Amino acid sequence: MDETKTLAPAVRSILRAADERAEPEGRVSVDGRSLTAAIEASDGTDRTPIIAEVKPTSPTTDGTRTGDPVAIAREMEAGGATALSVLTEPEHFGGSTDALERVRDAVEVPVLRKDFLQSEAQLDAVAADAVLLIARFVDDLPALLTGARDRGMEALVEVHSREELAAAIDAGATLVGVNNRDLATLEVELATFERVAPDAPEDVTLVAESGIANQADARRMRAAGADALLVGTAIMDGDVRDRTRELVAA
Ligand SMILES: O=P(O)(O)OC[C@@H](O)[C@@H](O)c1c[nH]c2ccccc12
Repeated sequence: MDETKTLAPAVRSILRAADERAEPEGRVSVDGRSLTAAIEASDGTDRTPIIAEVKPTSPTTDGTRTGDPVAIAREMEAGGATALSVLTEPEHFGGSTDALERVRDAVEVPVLRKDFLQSEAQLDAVAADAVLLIARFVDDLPALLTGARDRGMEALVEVHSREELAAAIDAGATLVGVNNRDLATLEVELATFERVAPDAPEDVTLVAESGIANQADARRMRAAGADALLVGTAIMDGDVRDRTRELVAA
């Protein structure tokens, strides 16, 4: 991974911090709730599967949303979220493994761990139902996929291009997120999902990530083939329960 030079400074700082984080001791073993099954459960219904993200702040957000992550998560679940995503990156997103643990205890839906994992050992920081693996930031995707599965966790493999999608499929990913945000420039473009999605094999569960602001965006991503939508800011910015409900109804 020597593309660090081309990345936005904020992203370089995130990766440096991820690299320096203490490695957890021990090994997690999770009796995981399946994110894929939760998404599939909406097939044939009129609900849009929403993975609602508890994201206190980010390098592209103004300010920090305070408030108990558990209270926020409960509102998301009450609004009909299919699953939750919880940031565990502490320095740039205001997340914590403790928040994830408490959220997972408080809700029944699957919980995805959102972080910049780089090594297999980092999978052991907290028990989650699924973990995000960012294709362009990991050296050995197949090893991390196996590592996640061996611990009882699903992996959502995040890609941003058709090349990364092909590599993710080759590595055995069955749950893939297309991030509309380019992590090199931090710019968001919904056309990214539209460009990448047609290459995904039929049996892959596809998630559209980032930049989904309203029902029109949600419908646009669904029309392009998204099985589920991952939404942070648009939900965190308003009445959490109402915003979630609106997107579920899109
Ligand atoms: O707040 P948004 O634009 O709805 O985006 C949510 C999510 O996709 C975004 O937070 C995200 C996508 N990939 C990531 C990787 C790490 C941290 C965060 C992310």
